[in-house]
Amino acid sequence: MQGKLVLGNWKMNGRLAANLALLQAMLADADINRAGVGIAAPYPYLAQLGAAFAGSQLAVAAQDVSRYAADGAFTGEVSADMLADMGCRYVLIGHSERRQYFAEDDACLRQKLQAAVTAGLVPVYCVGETLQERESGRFAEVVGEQLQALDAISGKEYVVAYEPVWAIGTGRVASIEQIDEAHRLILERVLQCHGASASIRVLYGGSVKADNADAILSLASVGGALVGGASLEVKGFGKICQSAKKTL
Ligand SMILES: O=C(CO)COP(=O)(O)O
Repeated sequence: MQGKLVLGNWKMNGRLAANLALLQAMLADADINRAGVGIAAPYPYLAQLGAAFAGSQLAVAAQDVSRYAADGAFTGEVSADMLADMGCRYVLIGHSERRQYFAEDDACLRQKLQAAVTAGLVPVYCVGETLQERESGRFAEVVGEQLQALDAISGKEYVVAYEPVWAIGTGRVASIEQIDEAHRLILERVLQCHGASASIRVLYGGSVKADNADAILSLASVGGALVGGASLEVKGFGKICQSAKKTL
């Protein structure tokens, strides 16, 4: 069985000097510096990550990608080919912050998924319901609809991240039962869509911290973690990576 994957999502944080100190500390930590761990950094810092991680097994990830695949007149956009050229292995697609603040819809996310796979990147497709959707009992329907965009790619390696919107940056983590239920549902839908041949992991994201990582990552339905705030400091991130390592 493939090991669990831990991806840090720095979101819109970081500066060259602070990144350097953090990356050096990560490289010096044996729980972090190994295969199955990566960092999704803002575009301007991808080259810095690539240089820092050269010769290590740590993966470089981007937080977004253009829906437009071909080079051309798309001012401000960054293509999937460019990310591959920069040494990225993973790219986050459809993070709830992108859906919410940048109105990314199903059609846009399908294009991004296609562009990523065509460029040889592994998409990390993010899904998750809002608090209102959960409280009105629409969780399975909403997540099921979001997963339909995966029809755009076929039989390739990809990652799904289940991030309930109400658990992101709030300190309010979903219960172990809620996480397991959601992950089983996603795995079932993915299997229906792409069959057993697909190599899929479902990561959990939303207030993953040093003190809850063991419980979350020990679930068989959880293929890893997508970590926001806790990936900005080495101690907590190291502990989360250690929890993932225990499951190897
Ligand atoms: O959005 C997230 C990762 O993509 C989760 O963020 P937090 O871990 O800060 O809740």
